[in-house]
Amino acid sequence: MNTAAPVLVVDDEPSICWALEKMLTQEGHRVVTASSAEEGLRLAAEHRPVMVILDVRLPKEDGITALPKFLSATGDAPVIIITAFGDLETAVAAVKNGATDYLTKPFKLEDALRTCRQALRKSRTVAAPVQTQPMATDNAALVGGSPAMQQVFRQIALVADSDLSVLITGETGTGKELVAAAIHRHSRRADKPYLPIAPVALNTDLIESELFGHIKGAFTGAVDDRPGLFERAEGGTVLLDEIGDLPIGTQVKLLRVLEQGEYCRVGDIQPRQADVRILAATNSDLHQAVGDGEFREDLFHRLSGVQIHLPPLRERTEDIGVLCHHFLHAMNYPAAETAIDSALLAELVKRPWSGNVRELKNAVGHAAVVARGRSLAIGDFPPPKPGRDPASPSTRASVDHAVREWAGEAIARWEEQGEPLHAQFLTAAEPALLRRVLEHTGGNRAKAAEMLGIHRGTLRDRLRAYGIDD
Ligand SMILES: Nc1ncnc2c1ncn2[C@@H]1O[C@H](COP(=O)(O)OP(=O)(O)OP(=O)(O)O)[C@@H](O)[C@H]1O
Repeated sequence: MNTAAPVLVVDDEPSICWALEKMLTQEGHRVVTASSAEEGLRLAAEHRPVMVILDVRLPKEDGITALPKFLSATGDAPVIIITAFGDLETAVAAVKNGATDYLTKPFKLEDALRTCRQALRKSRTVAAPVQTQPMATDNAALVGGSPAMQQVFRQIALVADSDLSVLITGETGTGKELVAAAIHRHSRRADKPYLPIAPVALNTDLIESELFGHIKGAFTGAVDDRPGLFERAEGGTVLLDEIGDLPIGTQVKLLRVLEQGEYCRVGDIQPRQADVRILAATNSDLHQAVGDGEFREDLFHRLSGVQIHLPPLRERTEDIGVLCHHFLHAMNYPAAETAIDSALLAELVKRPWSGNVRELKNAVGHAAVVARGRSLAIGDFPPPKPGRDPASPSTRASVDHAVREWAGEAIARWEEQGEPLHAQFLTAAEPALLRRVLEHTGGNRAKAAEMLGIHRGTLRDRLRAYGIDD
């Protein structure tokens, strides 16, 4: 009989308790379950579990409020919070109240398993619970219900309170700057300055002076001493936007700030200390830039310890409705909730949105002006911008990112199962290509085979192998 301390699952949905119990039992854990926080706390005191999995929405006391009690009842065992819908504020509240990690329903069991394993491995160094920040103002709020955005919220919550550098990647207009601001807002530096800067907007000579400041006479026009960004942001956070455009010489100096917390004003030899958290954002492929010798590999590794990727809007079209409502609300549009009906939403979802959320926000603003208070119609929106060139650097960057993510997991599986990676990759990627091309040809296989550059028979065999019924 397994007498080890159990894992405690607290959820009022029997199916979730059942699935988690089965999964954890297979991992060799004993599991006890409860359907309310009150019952869970009683079991926690009785069994001293090694880990708690706690639902947010429970019949009486909710999971976030009960979380500190579970921590004290278990002597700070790791707690994983689960919720049906996570917004950024819930994710941050959970982590700030001491949760080790966060899962959003519906979750895949393999993700839950990975999270549980990590939580059990992690040594607990939980800071005392901190008051959560007030709700963000509408303009700064980051919204989205897609699994991809839920993952972004979770990542923000997990890194916010540390001093780690974070590399935020994604195409233009996907919300990178908003993510940086949210990390700052939810960090312990929140009452100190947050200064975003885009080196690309500056003359190359001015960049170092802008970042590190200068002393009088350092160069023509330096008529007096001037503090730079790192000094002005003392104690706070800086966002280096478009980090890929930083000149290589400046990259060395930035690395020094990251590694030793030290820099010199231009023209000065006296090192100064910087107490600043550095966030960086890019919409270009930094890997490629490293390969091309345009970006220092050491700086890339130093910056990308934590990476948050924002997928393009066309890959998370579930967010379009929520975003439209959010933008209409923010401009106090009459009946914002019902101003976009499902037929209009279906039209909007089809658009390429190459300018991502920024383009959507502008389009909604435009439509709201044209519609002047009535429900919106497709004719109120500006015409769609053309889609993207599949060979463009930003498309390549997002494909590259997705493939690297996939490859990381496949390599881990290979270590266990030894299944050849190339065959696995084709099986993972090819069905989407075939489906998309067939969609385009309206199911015409001859045309699809011609476009794909493969024989019709080969196409037929592949479709059969993947169980694709066009
Ligand atoms: N998830 C979101 N929720 C609400 N607003 C969003 C979201 N994502 C982006 N926006 C809005 O879209 C606009 C563009 O966002 P942001 O400037 O953060 O994008 P970016 O990725 O930094 O773009 P760029 O690479 O061009 O600098 C902003 O007005 C921002 O408020």
